[in-house]
Amino acid sequence: MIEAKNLQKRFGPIVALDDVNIKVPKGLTLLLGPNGGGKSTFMKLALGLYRPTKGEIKLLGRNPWKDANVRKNVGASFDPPALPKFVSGREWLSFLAEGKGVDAEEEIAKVSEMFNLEAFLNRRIDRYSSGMLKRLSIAQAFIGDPKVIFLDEPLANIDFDSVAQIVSVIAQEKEKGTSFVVISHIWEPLLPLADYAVVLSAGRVYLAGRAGDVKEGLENLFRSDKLSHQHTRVTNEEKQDKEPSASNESLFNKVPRRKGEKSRV
Ligand SMILES: Nc1ncnc2c1ncn2[C@@H]1O[C@H](COP(=O)(O)OP(=O)(O)OP(=O)(O)O)[C@@H](O)[C@H]1O
Repeated sequence: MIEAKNLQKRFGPIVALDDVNIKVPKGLTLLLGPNGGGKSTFMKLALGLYRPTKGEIKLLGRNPWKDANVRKNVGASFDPPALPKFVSGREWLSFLAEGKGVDAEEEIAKVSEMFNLEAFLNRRIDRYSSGMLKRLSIAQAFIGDPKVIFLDEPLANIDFDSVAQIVSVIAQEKEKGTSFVVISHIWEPLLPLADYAVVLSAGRVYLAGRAGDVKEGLENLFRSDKLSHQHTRVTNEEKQDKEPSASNESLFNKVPRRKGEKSRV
């Protein structure tokens, strides 16, 4: 579904992603890793919002930077939510539906029910609470029944019941055949739905594999008492399904490299 080859993205001297080789299959993929690991950058490259500095990335077999049509099959929610301030939620969703060439009224009714938007849909977005912003931002990703939905931190800033509701909507849509790439520091509620998992750290693929195979590795990696004892990396496709192994280097001590600096992964 997503294929990256020797993918690099630099922002000036910051190497946000470096030599990323990965094949993300259909289904639900968890994209995990420490702050600054490169997750959002990977998502924006896959969406065609950023152009790779080197290498390539394909989404549904196409180059998302060059082929705007591929974006019609995709929905995305950003963190922090990327929303206009001075229009209502309804106006914003209507604008997105029209851009995708789908029936706005029908789509708004659908996502409004999915994410309980009705009570604030006609309110101006700059008057939303952070939870309302999050709900609207997630809802926008589902407009037009996309084949692939990217969600950046869908479970942040929402209450306990809403976590369960959002996980359940993701489960239902996945059941219908929609694929998901979910970036989430709160990933445990999503693990039962995950088919694949990728950990990016300091711009490199640190761990990747089928969720069932890497489950234990993930739990060890992100459990706070184990953080300083885990180190796993997978740098090419052949190694993708490998179980993590332990060493003394911490995933969370890594920071993105600057241009010219040697990799510490
Ligand atoms: N537009 C940008 N301009 C300059 N640097 C950027 C930009 N976007 C990301 N970076 C840098 O690239 C690196 C990777 O950032 P990215 O947002 O992809 O990480 P992340 O894994 O999503 O982090 P987090 O979990 O904190 O959201 C960071 O060092 C960040 O400061």
